[in-house]
Amino acid sequence: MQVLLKGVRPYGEGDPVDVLLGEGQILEIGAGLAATEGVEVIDGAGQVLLPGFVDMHTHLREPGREDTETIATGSAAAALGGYTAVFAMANTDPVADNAVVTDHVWRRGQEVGLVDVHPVGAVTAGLGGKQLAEMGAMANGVGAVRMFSDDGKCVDDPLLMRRALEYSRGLGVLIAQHAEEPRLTVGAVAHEGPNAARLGLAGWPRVAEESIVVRDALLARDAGARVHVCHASTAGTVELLKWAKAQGISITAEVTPHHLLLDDSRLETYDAVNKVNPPLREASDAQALRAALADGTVDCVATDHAPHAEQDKCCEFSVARPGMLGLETALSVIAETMVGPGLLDWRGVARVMSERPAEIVGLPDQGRPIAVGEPANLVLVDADARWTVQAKELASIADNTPYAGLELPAKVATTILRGRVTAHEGKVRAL
Ligand SMILES: NC(=O)N[C@@H](CC(=O)O)C(=O)O
Ligand SMILES: [Zn+2]
Ligand SMILES: [Zn+2]
Repeated sequence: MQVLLKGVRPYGEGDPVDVLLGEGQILEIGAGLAATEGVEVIDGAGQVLLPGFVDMHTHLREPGREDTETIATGSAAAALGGYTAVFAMANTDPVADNAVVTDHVWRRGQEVGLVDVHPVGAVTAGLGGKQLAEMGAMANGVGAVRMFSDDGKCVDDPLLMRRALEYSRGLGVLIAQHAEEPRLTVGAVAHEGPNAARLGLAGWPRVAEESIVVRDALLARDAGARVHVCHASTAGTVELLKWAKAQGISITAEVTPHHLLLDDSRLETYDAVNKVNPPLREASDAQALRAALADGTVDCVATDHAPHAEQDKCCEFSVARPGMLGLETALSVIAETMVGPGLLDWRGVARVMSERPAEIVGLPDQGRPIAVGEPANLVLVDADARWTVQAKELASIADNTPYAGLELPAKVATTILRGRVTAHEGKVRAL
């Protein structure tokens, strides 16, 4: 079936145009295109047309914790958030450290059909940090794993990380590191600083992240490999990325919406909805991360969407699980932190939420230009909308959004995967 988008503005630039989609592609772009019979017309008057978003970092809790999120519910959240591809992290139960699990994740995602769910493979067996997982078998499976990460845990053994990087180079895949030196974060639950000290919370110092970022940059240099930094959270990490990139080291990094918007002043209430790894830092870190995302030092936005059950969140701060929802609010938080203040225009949003992540991870059909003949993986954004986040209205099973009750700008109106509408006006369209 063909779809005709009426009156949309690609990248928020120029005069409105009509865009005709069919056979999974962009067929025509022009003014006053007429709808023939059987064509679904979507009124996009005043809306911004962007390439569909790509999330390099999401946690769908299947297999293992389907009480908090499944591939189906997480896919719905992704489609409603404007995503056409997501990378599902390996810290499931069982761990995605073999092709049986990674192939299942890919197949299940395709069955649901709302977003391409690419499996991330574990770097080490069982996330144990002791021996490498069967990266080759996962890369060559149906799931075609192209990114490996022990996310949730750091590959802290430098020899193992070195081997993983060397191996990744041969396979042409990406290693993404959760940068946390575990010896520096024993018992840590909050950013180490005046707020945590006053509240009596054990501190997670910036150096725990930064020491691994610089170590991995040097290991990647020596291995001639690429390394990707998950959820960069400190101003110091930004400085190290600048330094490493200036040396020609193949390092890339992502930042989460929550590290751009929130800071550790939120911990005051002891509400564990604000507990996350790495922890919310200081306002000065958030400012440095915004500037780094604007100038390209930090390459892209990734949600680190991390659903958790109520009983794992509504408890003592020190024992609550870290992580927060992100898929359905990411675009709005980027509009609030980056577009509103003039740090990024909509073309810049396309770069950090779609083009760069697709490039980094090597997805040939995502993050493409909006042009005739290109794949129709697209999102329409109502840039002038304002909405108030309600946890219960989100598609995720879990409710752990830190933005509940917060009014945010910009809303995803329509998401399109290979020419098929997957989400429209707040509702998903199942296959
Ligand atoms: N970000 C988090 O606080 N939690 C993630 C793991 C991770 O991303 O490190 C999770 O799986 O819940
Ligand atoms: Zn992590
Ligand atoms: Zn994560």
